[in-house]
Amino acid sequence: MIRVGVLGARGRVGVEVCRAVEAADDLELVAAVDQGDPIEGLAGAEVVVDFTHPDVVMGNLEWCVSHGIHPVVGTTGFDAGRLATVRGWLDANPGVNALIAPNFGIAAVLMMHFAQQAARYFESAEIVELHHPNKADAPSGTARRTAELVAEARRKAGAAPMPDATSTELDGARGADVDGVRVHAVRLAGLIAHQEVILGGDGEILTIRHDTMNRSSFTPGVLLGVRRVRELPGLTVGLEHLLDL
Ligand SMILES: NC(=O)C1=CN([C@@H]2O[C@H](COP(=O)(O)OP(=O)(O)OC[C@H]3O[C@@H](n4cnc5c(N)ncnc54)[C@H](OP(=O)(O)O)[C@@H]3O)[C@@H](O)[C@H]2O)C=CC1
Ligand SMILES: O=C(O)C1=N[C@H](C(=O)O)C[C@H](O)C1
Repeated sequence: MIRVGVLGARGRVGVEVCRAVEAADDLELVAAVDQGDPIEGLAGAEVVVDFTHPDVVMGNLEWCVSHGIHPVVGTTGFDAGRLATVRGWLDANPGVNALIAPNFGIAAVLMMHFAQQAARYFESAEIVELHHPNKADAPSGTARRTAELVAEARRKAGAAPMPDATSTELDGARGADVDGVRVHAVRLAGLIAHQEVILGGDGEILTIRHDTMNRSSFTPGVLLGVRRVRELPGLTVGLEHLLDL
């Protein structure tokens, strides 16, 4: 049995994670911690799953790593600087590993992978992410990561800059520039989490779309991370590394 704690246990995703851990024969839910609960409640856990908020996740991670607990993190808001800080904590605590993934949905990971593969064949690529209006961050962690993967693939292929003759624009009309890739964020009642990667060339458009229909879709990926994190040395970023893509 792996002893598992959940941070953000009463949140939209945390509730689903707690349910999935409790239903698994090889996992034991030893702590369910949310806003206002003492973090020390996690002390008996071997692995802690974090689905909280970008503003608090770094403090949670530091506490887990310094207490010898392996974090599996779904909370977004990680940039290169934050990842470097986490690597520093792990270096100072040998034997503790961490998995951080902007999306634990298997289909979402495939969508990102396919976008990365397709990127070098097209002149243009833009990303539209669409989420529920209670989401804290924009653009989504998934969209940011997809843009980085697309940009990296284009750089490796020596792709020319994307054509864009815009010289007059309202602020925000062309979205956010993430590593040279435009990312547009929609916040709309009725949505959960969705993303389109639109790739354009001469007379052809390829659209790669992913739709999250419920939040239990994240739990198979989370449980995979919980089961594997103890054997993944140091910091792993992205669920794709556990999927043999
Ligand atoms: N990687 C992935 O696959 C996915 C990632 N996410 C990300 O996960 C995060 C959470 O999303 P979601 O579940 O929708 O958000 P919610 O707001 O529904 O849940 C977050 C929960 O964490 C609680 N919380 C806040 N601060 C702390 C703290 N310091 N300690 C413990 N609990 C705390 C919140 O309490 P309160 O409301 O009182 O502040 C809330 O109950 C976001 O960053 C989101 O982008 C979401 C879906 C999938
Ligand atoms: O906040 C959400 O809901 C989601 N957050 C993650 C992100 O920012 O990419 C994953 C998914 O899009 C749902």
